[in-house]
Amino acid sequence: MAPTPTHNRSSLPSQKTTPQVSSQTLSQPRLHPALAVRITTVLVISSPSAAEECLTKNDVVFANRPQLLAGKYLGYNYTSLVFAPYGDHWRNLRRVASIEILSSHRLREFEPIRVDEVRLMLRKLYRASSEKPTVVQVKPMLVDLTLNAVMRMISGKRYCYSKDDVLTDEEKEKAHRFQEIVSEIFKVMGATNYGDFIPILRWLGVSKLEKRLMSLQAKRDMFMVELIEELKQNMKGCSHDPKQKRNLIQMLLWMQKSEPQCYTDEMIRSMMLVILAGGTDTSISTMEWAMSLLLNNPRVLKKAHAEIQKYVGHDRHVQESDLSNLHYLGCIIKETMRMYPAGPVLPHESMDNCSVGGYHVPKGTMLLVNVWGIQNDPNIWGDPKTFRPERFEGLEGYRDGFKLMPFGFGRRSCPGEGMSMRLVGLGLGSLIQCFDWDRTTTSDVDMSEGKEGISMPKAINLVAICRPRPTMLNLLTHL
Ligand code: HEM
Repeated sequence: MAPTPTHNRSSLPSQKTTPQVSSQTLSQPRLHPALAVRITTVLVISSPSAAEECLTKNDVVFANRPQLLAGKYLGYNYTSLVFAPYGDHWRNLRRVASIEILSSHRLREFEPIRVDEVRLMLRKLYRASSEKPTVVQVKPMLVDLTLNAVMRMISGKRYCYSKDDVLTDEEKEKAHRFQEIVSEIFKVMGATNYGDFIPILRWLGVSKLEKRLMSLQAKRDMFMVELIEELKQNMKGCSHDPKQKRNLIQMLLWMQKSEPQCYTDEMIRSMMLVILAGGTDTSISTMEWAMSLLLNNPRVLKKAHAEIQKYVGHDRHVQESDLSNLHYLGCIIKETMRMYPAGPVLPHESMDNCSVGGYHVPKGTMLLVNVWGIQNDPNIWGDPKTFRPERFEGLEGYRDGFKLMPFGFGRRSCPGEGMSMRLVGLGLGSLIQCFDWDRTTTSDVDMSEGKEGISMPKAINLVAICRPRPTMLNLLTHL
């Protein structure tokens, strides 16, 4: 998912203000143009119709991204898909990502990896809670699930282990390095850099954040170069059997042989970065918010479990193919993403003069689509602060007239929607099917939002009591 300039949505204009498109353009900037250029051209979009216009208008050309400092260091050296400006290079990356990596065909090929990682998570949980109900830290478990599933898909390797795993020193060192890099990526991608808005600050020298980004970039590049090199070595002497299942790097390396100009090492690193940066934190935080909401709403949790009992039962585990029958579970995920979207503010930039919601938008204006605002607007949603998955029952259209846009829309919309819906659905469905969940205290789980990170994380990580469901013991003991 894309970086957002800030999570502090409360600093954005309120939904109740009219007009719904709120321009922060100063009519007569008296500042030096270099200072004025950014702060005078930010447009916050807070209505579904203006969001639709902003995200879909082709003739006036949207879809560039503000040149955030994080983008410069995290993506521009490869011009990774997330950060690439709209153009031929971006189109090529997006095509490769959509067809070679995130198409339904590829997602089906990688299903066994997701299933395996979900089972490993269930086994770990079962071992911890089989004797007596246990208090578990939910987020680290979801981090391991998601990072391992994604890294196995990318490289065939796992990098998050439990304390029972026996590892070589080299494996330990690599796992440590990987986890450090990933957690730093999540933190800096969400950090606000004032130089993005007030350009003169950029000339005052390298900031603390910039130094942090440079060091991260060096570590990350070294890690990815080593990994690609290792896989290249493993492939030496192997014949290419297209039927054989391969990980993403191997697939791209095979393509490199026939089209070296297109599938360069740099583009392979860019793809890895896209999936790691866009596809992990977003799914993790969505699952953590969903579990927190379920613990605060036992009625919903009970109803979700009853649905799983009806369509899956307790003689087998939930599978991805069950998700199309588990409508209520789907509604829970939608309602979670409505209340806590992983991309609360979508930053875009006009590539030409155009108009949105009746406003003249000059070329180079930063357009912030306030997805959180729209999805929690009491004028658009009845009782928006209440977690009520039923509001989506029988509603086919996902976006429902641009009222719900957790994956964005249009040319820059999220290409990983299919993958995340599978992982989040399978992960949540399995946790609900196999375990009973409770809060650790009588008060509600704290639902405040944290400040650091790209995907609107929880301020306080979820801790919950878990015990295996007696009906599932037969399956759990055989994991
Ligand atoms: C719950 C999970 C996820 C959510 C809520 C989410 C949300 C988003 C949002 C809101 C955007 C920006 C759209 C815009 O600016 O208009 C985005 C972009 C993107 N996402 Fe996701 N995402 C998720 C998972 C994933 C996954 C699993 C992947 C890849 C494996 C992924 C890859 C990307 C990429 C590459 C972009 C940039 C697309 C472009 O600029 O053309 N995302 N995502």
